[in-house]
Amino acid sequence: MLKVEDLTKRFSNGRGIEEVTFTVARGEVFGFLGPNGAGKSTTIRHIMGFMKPDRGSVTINGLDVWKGQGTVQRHTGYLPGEINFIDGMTGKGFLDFMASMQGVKNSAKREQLIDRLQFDAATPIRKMSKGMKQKVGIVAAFMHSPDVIILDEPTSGLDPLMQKVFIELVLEEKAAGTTFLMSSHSFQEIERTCDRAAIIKDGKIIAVKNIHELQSMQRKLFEIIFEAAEEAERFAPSGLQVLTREGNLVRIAVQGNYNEFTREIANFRIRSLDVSTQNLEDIFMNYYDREAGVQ
Ligand SMILES: Nc1ncnc2c1ncn2[C@@H]1O[C@H](COP(=O)(O)OP(=O)(O)OP(=O)(O)O)[C@@H](O)[C@H]1O
Repeated sequence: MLKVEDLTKRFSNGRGIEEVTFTVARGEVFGFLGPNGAGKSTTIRHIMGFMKPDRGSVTINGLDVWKGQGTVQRHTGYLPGEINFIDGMTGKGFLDFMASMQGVKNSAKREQLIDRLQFDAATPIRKMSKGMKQKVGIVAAFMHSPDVIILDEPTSGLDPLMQKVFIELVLEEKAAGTTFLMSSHSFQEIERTCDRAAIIKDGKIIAVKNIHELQSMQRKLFEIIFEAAEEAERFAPSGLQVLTREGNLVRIAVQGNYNEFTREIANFRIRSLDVSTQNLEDIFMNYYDREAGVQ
């Protein structure tokens, strides 16, 4: 559905993107993750056909986005990182304008989205908070039921309740067969919505991973308090990773090898056992660090 191939753009300051390549299948939700300045928005602007690449191409449904400018944009929902609203418009005025560009006559879906996102569309945009403007942008990207929706940091400025509503909207559209590409800093949002995610750093894709694969890479961190410090000292699990040991408190990391873990601790008197799951953010950070040579 969406094919990004060898996309390369170098700005005069030497920054940009290099050999960005990935594909997004029909009905797939694809996440695009990376630190500030990594090249997410630059890639997305190319996907929307707003920028001409130095090298490489983007096709949506087989149509080159640069050559087919206009056509692709009409059939694609887009939420930019920063929306430039026309001065003096209300939310409704902006959405009317967008609907006429999209050729949409029926406003039922728009009304439903406004209702779900809970905002007053009659408010002048210059009086809106960042979150409210973001909601207007989300409605504009979804209201014409496009086949493909491209979102650049969709939940920035939204409160946790509205982030949840947004995730529900994405999952409903996904169930209806919509294809998504979504850049984000929020790992929770990526984890809850995406099938796969690319990690971009310094303009280059450093990994494309299945979300389930990433989830299975998650480690459980166990905090064990032994009855006595001597027992903590004696506890030397063979195949498990001991992170820290202080008095009778030992922290270990377990990745899938639970039988080995329960066998090892069965020989000791345990006062308490606490567990936490490494979040996806930590897993992604491992990637960044490895790339930077920190680990
Ligand atoms: N038009 C431009 N001219 C010159 N440099 C640019 C231009 N657009 C982006 N850059 C530079 O290219 C790099 C990538 O920027 P980009 O906005 O794509 O990053 P990003 O991953 O979207 O970051 P953020 O998470 O902060 O939005 C940055 O160093 C940025 O300063």
